[in-house]
Amino acid sequence: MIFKVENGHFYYNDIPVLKNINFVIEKGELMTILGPNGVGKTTLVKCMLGFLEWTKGDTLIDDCTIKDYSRSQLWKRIGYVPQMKTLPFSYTVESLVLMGRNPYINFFSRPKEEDYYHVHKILKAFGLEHLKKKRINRLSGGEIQMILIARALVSEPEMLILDEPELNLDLANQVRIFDVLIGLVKSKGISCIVNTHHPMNAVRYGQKSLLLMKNFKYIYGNVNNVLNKKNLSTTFELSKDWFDFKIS
Ligand SMILES: Nc1ncnc2c1ncn2[C@@H]1O[C@H](COP(=O)(O)OP(=O)(O)OP(=O)(O)O)[C@@H](O)[C@H]1O
Repeated sequence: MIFKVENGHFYYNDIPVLKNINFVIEKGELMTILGPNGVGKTTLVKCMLGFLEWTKGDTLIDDCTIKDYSRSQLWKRIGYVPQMKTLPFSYTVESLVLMGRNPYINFFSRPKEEDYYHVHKILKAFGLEHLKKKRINRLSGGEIQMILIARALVSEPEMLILDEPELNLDLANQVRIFDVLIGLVKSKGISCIVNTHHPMNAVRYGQKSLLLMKNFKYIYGNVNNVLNKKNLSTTFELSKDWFDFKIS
């Protein structure tokens, strides 16, 4: 899959948030989106997936506008992992992951044996089968994030889009999540877009990065060209020395 945003502009009523966004992700690439609070990262994710309509510009999948895809066609090809804070907490793990099979389940029918097969296969692959009857509100943050990724993968998509997957996770769980993602990128050629607040994770795991800055500016390209001291210190209004941080 080739996923592109071309000339993306977005206004909330009359207030501009994003202007002239352009990027492309190809098969097997991981791109991170970074930027200060309130700059428009979540808005960008919502626009690129069609949850919000671009005021101007478009999202293209294999050169076709996203508007030509039905929701079920789209969710067969793209898995979306929303922020944890928007979760329906009363669900069991099994029923939450099963929701990821919705693109394959007719509105008037019930899940089939094949749908449960895929749910159990992904839970097993993630070592989470023992949790299947547990309610989401009884799980740790790391477990919930893995379940959300499992839900996005159960439709066997070509691309994953994740909105702040490290939210509330300790360092070890952040590493686990990114190791899972990079494993999928390398072994299955899945492409990933990750909205993150952590330059360290972006530099360590991403090939590309899109750094959103104030006043509708952004820098996009190879991670090493984008996430350098100069660009990060300008974007986050920190001194360059701050990025010399090392642990001996
Ligand atoms: N529904 C809305 N209506 C009007 N303005 C909104 C709405 N949602 C967000 N905004 C504004 O749009 C801007 C971008 O918000 P967005 O949530 O995309 O930022 P963000 O970069 O994801 O922030 P954070 O890092 O804090 O999660 C902010 O100024 C925010 O106040």
